[in-house]
Amino acid sequence: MIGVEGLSVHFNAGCAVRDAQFAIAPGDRVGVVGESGCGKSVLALSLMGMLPETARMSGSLKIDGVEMAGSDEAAWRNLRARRLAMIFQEPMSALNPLRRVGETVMEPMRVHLGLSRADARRKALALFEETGIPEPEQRFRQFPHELSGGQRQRVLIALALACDPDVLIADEPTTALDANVALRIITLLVELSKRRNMALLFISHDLEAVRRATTRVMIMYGGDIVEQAPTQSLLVAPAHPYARGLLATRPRFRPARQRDLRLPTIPGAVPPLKDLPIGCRFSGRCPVELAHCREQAPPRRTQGSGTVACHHTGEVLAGHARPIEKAFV
Ligand SMILES: Nc1ncnc2c1ncn2[C@@H]1O[C@H](COP(=O)(O)OP(=O)(O)OP(=O)(O)O)[C@@H](O)[C@H]1O
Repeated sequence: MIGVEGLSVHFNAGCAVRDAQFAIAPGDRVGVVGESGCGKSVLALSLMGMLPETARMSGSLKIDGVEMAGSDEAAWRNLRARRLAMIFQEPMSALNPLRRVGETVMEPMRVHLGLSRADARRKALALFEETGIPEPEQRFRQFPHELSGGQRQRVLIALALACDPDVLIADEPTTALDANVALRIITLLVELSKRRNMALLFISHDLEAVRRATTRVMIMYGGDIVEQAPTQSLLVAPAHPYARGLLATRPRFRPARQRDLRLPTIPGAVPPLKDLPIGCRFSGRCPVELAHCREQAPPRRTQGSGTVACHHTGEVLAGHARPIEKAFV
């Protein structure tokens, strides 16, 4: 349904997404993970045709076989209305504070599907039910500030589903919510994806959320997709040194006697766009860096049932785990 090949996004300061390649089929649940500034949102916005005017996109982005790279706003608007939808991390700022939430959810149905007011109302109420909003009739008439954070996020999900999209892009949808509410929102997104055979692109820096929400994951660093793999296998045996760093440094519960107050980290920080190396973007922070890593972009190789972009061979990535992990903890 979505096919991306050699997709890059440039700003004046540098390249925010480089040579992305992946495909998304109906019903797929794909995670995008990486540190702040690694290009997750820019990638999502390029799939929605919503990049800022200062961005230059190159490569191929096909939706249902139609090339969308270089398409005009009218073509994108048509696609966005019916096929693609996106939810963001802060539901309060995504909802109009002066409109009753029911009216907000009805609007795209009136504009894009041409439904009568009565039909739009019926459909919006059904979506409130489907997204688990309690007492839908009553909530329908309320303003965003009268709802809890979790209810607001459910309203945003109902809004995203208004025109029955085939792809839902969720950009950090649970960041602003407490852990229990976040868990319920993730469960809802998974149920909706399964029930509607709707693809879900789930963007997060929370590996636990990605584990629950997705079946496949793409790890991004400095604008590159450094590893793609089935979620379960990547969480058990990541290959790319950056993916290993992410997993080795995630906070987890440890027995009291092993507890150390220091949180493990990946030394250094993601450089700003203008300072990213022309070769492997992780060079400078990578514990197994080779002499040519900084200058040459890494080849993308098949690894198990995924791909890894690294100068090392599969043997090193699979067989010498400890020296890599030790560098991070
Ligand atoms: N409009 C813009 N103009 C110039 N640079 C931009 C613009 N938007 C994003 N960038 C840059 O592109 C890179 C990727 O940003 P992006 O927002 O995609 O990161 P992210 O992984 O989504 O981070 P976060 O998790 O913090 O949302 C960053 O270096 C960012 O500064």
